[in-house]
Amino acid sequence: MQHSKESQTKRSPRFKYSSEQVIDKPFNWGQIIRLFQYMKPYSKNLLPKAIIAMMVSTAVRLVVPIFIGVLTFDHAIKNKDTNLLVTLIVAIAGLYLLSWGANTLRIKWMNYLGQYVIYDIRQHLFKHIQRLSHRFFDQRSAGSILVRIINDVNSLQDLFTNGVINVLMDIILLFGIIVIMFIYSPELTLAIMVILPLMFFISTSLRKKIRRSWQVVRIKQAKLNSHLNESIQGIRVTKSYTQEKENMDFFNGVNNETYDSWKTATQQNALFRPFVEMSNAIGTVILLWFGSYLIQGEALEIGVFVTFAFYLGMFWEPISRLGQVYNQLLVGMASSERIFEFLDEKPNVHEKENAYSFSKIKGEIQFKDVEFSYNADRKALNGIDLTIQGGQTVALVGHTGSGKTTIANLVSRFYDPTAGTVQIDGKDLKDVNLASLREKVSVVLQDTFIFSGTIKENIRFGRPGASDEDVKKAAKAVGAHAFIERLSNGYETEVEERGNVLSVGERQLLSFARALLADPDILILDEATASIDTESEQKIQQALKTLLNGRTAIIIAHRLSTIREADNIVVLDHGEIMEQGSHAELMHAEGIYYHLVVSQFKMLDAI
Ligand SMILES: Nc1ncnc2c1ncn2[C@@H]1O[C@H](COP(=O)(O)OP(=O)(O)OP(=O)(O)O)[C@@H](O)[C@H]1O
Repeated sequence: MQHSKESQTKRSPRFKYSSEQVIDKPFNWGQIIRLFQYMKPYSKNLLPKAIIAMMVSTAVRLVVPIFIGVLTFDHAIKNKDTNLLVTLIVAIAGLYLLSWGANTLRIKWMNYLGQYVIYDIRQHLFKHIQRLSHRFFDQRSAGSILVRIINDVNSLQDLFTNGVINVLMDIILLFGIIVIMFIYSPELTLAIMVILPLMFFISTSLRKKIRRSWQVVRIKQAKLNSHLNESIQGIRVTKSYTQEKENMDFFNGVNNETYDSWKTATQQNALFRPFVEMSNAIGTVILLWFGSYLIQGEALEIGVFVTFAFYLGMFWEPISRLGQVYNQLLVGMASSERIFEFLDEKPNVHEKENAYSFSKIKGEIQFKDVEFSYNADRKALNGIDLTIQGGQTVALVGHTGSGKTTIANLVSRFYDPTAGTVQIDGKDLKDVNLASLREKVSVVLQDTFIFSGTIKENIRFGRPGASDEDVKKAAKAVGAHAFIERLSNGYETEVEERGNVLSVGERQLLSFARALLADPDILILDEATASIDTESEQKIQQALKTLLNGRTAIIIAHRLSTIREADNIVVLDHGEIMEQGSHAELMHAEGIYYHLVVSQFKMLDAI
């Protein structure tokens, strides 16, 4: 292992991950109760079964020392009662068997319960995250979301598989041992217990240290995961800027930090076992010394002494485990806090209870005095009044950052306007059922997302029930069929996540086919033709005519040649509409559009 301290100090300022602090908060019962609600579905079956199995095995563990010590020594052996001795030996063997069976079942049922609960939490979290609005994803990296769904949920596993039932078992065991010991010999019990407060104090502080160390380990692992995720996603950019060494140095640093934190935690953990053994040894010394003194004075039977020796062996185990469960609870609290933070996040785009469902629409879009801000300090749109008739093709034009994509985002209701209303067919989108809206509106983005699967499945994403024939028809209509046929397996060719084996233009053609298959009433093409060469673009223009036919379309294009035929061209600047009209009208007006067109022609001439 390369363990260079230097690499840790020479850290690039480029990589910054939200520093998740070691949480040292007071115990939060509310949160624990909320977490335990996830066990509710199993409270009628698995949980009671596991509790009964635990009770049986605990009861057996508690009575066996009495059978061995008091009954065998003080009754059978002392009275030379062979029959009783044989009966006792058989009974003890039976009890051990019963305890083994009950324990096996307890572990099995608790493991099931733990796995089911983790499954449910992960399912709930993913379902919720899918419902959240764009704004949530704007503010967080994919890596940080992954860490919560994977690491934080995993760290609850121990709590649910071991923690819950073990607490009950250990409390019963401890309480039972103390009561039974007290009944048989209060003075010997008190003598053994004399070191208990000190041991408890040392064990608690040691546990606290250990818990903090494991928290640090988890934080370092989360950081490692985030960095890995970012590194792999950005590997092409890293390579093209030859940043591999810097990236490696940072990775080395995070990896070393993870290793160091793990080393510290395991070293501290290793202190705990000897501590438990030492407590046991001190207890045994007291038992031997004070017990033999009591036996000599005939104040204690030898069988009770043997029983005590057994109990002493069992005594420190639950204490040490209880400390462990307390730690698991604290870890669970820290993780659940992060999980609940996501679960409590409300979608910024709300759906009303009796929201209106679109069935057939004309596709008339209206912006009425719309304002929108992504952040409080800056308006992305300001005073937008715009009417797009059903079936019209409208082009949005303007400098980069002028608000074109934002208009498209509001039509799909990925965000709500800060002021004013956006309507489709006269219905305020805030009153409309989101699924019915998004069935009517398709968006084709420049950065097309291709999912892992076949080409056919990727096109079918637009309409999952579509037949193979329909898929082919859509691909042919947008001119994607030819390149698909050239692929090794045609429509069945597997493409990996993000479709890296396809060119940008090919990915766009796929997304066109996807949109055509979805057959939306409103189609938004965001920079959709920007990455296609001129020859393909002509084909696409042709395909677009079919694609746009009979629908309302909003086209966002930097290449002005692609939008000449639009019914209306809307020119935006700094989030405001500066002018609008047909190509001819705007050229005649010699305003912003005219200058944009002229400058593009000049650029082309220069080439
Ligand atoms: N998710 C976001 N969070 C915060 N600000 C954003 C976000 N998306 C866009 N913006 C800002 O809003 C403004 C309008 O952006 P928009 O994407 O609508 O521009 P655009 O005209 O489509 O630009 P381009 O032609 O470069 O795609 C820009 O100033 C941009 O920085």
